[in-house]
Amino acid sequence: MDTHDTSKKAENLASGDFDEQALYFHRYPRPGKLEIQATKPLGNQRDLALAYSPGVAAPCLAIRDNPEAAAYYTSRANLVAVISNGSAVLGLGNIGPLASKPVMEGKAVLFKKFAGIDVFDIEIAAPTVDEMVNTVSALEPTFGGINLEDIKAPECFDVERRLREKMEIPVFHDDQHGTAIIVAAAILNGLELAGKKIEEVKIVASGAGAAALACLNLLVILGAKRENIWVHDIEGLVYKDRNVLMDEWKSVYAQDSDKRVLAESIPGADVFLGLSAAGVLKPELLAQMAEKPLIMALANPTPEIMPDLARAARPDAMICTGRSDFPNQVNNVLCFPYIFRGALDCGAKTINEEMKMAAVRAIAALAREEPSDVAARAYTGETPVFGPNYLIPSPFDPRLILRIAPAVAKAAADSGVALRPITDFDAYMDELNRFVFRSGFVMKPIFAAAKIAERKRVVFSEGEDERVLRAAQVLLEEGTAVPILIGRPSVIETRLKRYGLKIRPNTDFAVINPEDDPRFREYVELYFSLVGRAGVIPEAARTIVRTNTTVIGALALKRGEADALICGLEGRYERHLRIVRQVIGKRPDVRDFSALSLLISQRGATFYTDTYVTFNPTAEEIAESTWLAAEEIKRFGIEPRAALVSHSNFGSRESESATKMREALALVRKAAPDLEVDGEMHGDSAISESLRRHVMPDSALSGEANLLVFPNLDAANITLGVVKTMTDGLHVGPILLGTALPAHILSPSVTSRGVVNMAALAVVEASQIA
Ligand SMILES: NC(=O)C1=CN([C@@H]2O[C@H](COP(=O)(O)OP(=O)(O)OC[C@H]3O[C@@H](n4cnc5c(N)ncnc54)[C@H](OP(=O)(O)O)[C@@H]3O)[C@@H](O)[C@H]2O)C=CC1
Ligand SMILES: CC(=O)C(=O)O
Ligand SMILES: [Mg+2]
Repeated sequence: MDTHDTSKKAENLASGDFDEQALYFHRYPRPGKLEIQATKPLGNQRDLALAYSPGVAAPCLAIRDNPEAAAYYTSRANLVAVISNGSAVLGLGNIGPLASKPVMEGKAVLFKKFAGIDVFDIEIAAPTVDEMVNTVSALEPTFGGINLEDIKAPECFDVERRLREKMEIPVFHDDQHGTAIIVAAAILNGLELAGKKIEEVKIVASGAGAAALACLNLLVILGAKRENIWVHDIEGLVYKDRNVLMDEWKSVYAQDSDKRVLAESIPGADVFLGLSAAGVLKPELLAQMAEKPLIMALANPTPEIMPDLARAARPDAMICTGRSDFPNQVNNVLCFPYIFRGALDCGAKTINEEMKMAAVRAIAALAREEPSDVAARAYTGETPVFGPNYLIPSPFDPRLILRIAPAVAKAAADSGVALRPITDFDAYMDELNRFVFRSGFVMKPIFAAAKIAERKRVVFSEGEDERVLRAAQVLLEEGTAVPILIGRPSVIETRLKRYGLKIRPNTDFAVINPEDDPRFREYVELYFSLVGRAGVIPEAARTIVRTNTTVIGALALKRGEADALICGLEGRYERHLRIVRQVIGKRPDVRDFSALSLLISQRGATFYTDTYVTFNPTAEEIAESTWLAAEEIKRFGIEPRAALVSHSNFGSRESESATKMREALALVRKAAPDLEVDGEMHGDSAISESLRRHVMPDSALSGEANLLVFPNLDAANITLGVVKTMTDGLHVGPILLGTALPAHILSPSVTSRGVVNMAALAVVEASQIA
């Protein structure tokens, strides 16, 4: 595969395995990381007439008469172009626009995931400044903002300046300003911890390109002294009268010195700022840095020095990299989604210094905030506390959007560049809060809690299945769970090799071999003791234990050899359910099992119950599945708001099922008095508060229900399937509730990612039982 060549060239990117996984990730289930979705239904003739001819003429003419109306009738106000000519892609160099596309698609995904901003990634064959400026400026009618990416210095400076002059929308070179903002926040916090003043510190920079120079310029605005800044590029120190590879932007930092190389400048440095290339900073140089040095080795994908080497050389150092796999990730992803969110939401014409400073202050302050519950869940391991290993927030901190976007929007309004200033900041915060819960952050608390829940063992009945093998690798790599796979070791081994997975049976994870396990006799005895009086004779028990891997998994769980069971990737749900009933049984305080499904879509996260277990539940069973579901939803850090849905709206019908739901409501209220719940109500009343209030002004349910409780399995299961397909939602589940020990029966259509999600959830359940 020719794509290997490029990735192999990225020195030390990671092991070859990781490259393989990255290629697989990008290729399947469909190539790339993006697609476009329609936001309006085109279900009938009328829709078509409205969306296209003749209806579309009305917004066209409205925009002709008032260009600002484009913000109301098109997606422009939430649409950003991520544009590159591929001339300085990460630290990979001038690899050209086509090869830069994975990075630009990646930036687009980050904009969407972290801030809900739509992006077209645009890679242009425009090597000169003039070509860049002409091409990009011609795109102004399409976009609400331009994010320039990975364009080499010094050309990038002219490109950005000229575009900012020509265009009436924000133009932001992310590698310059996104990086500068987050670097400045980390340096302010690092210096505070070291007890140093920015006006006095010596800063040694490796790299004199887009990122490094923009960072230094911002640090100067914050008080750093030019004479204390020593800049190096591929030629060594930037000094007065140097005439090789110089330009007007670098010259600003030229030192009047006869020093020439990094080794000569580094003694006494308080800050090393690396925005250059892999391995440039040698560990032996660190001994000469000042006390409590701040080492920012930010080249991607491989930093100027690896953190373990830096730590060994200078235990007192504060160390940052641009990568996700070490603490203190100083990466512009902490900035660009949110600065654009704030800018777009107030219709900013530009991103000015005031807005950038507001972002710096918001990020720096967030790291110092008391850790909230939500933040604690957003992190793996311990709750972060401001300190050398936590100078800046993690990219997954959901508070980033809540702090940066409003600060930026306010700064835009105060500095007079907002066309649509935000007038009601409380309402704006509500909107941002809703976004946080709508986005992919839903699973984050589960993974964080699973990581803290040390070494929980999850047994997988279908241990030979490719999806389980891939999931096992992820679980092990991320420290989420200790997998135990049921399957033939030779088959597992062959398949792992075939799929290019590096984990190995009996070294990285345990295997239960159904054909030959020393515990077989004990398993049969236990199984027979459980089912002997349910018509299973000893011989049949032996055969079942030999051949049925769900039985084996359930027995391993029952015997305490595992903490949770995942099964159901093959075969029918009821078959697995019967085994879980027989072997694991119910929690003592419940009548029966029920199944909860989480559906995550662009619209948000909604739970549905009972989607798989009881065909026609009684009022008591519905009440029980409601409070069990509410209990489970809290594990996600979400406050449940339950609607008992029906064909009847608050007593509008007197049918048997409407009466049943009313009875169930009374029972839930008794069993879970603190739960926000109401019913029986129509599905649309459950979702729309205004519809609900119209018929029931004092409904006990506020906002949009996030738990829909159905009168029967048909309704629940059909709704789940339809909504999932229509919204292209991600189904997490079914989550089996009411079992004595965590056991989940997945569906044959589950993906490997779905297996990982459910294993993480099972780990959290197991840790909360313990
Ligand atoms: N963590 C983060 O958020 C970010 C990290 N980066 C990383 O910073 C690096 C630079 O990016 P960017 O500024 O956009 O790129 P540029 O091409 O604009 O600048 C690269 C700079 O690094 C210098 N350089 C290259 N190799 C060496 C070397 N061996 N020793 C000293 N200097 C060297 C170049 O010198 P010369 O011009 O003389 O060749 C140039 O000054 C990349 O690795 C990128 O991934 C960038 C943005 C954000
Ligand atoms: C993070 C980033 O933008 C870069 O490395 O180029
Ligand atoms: Mg970049």
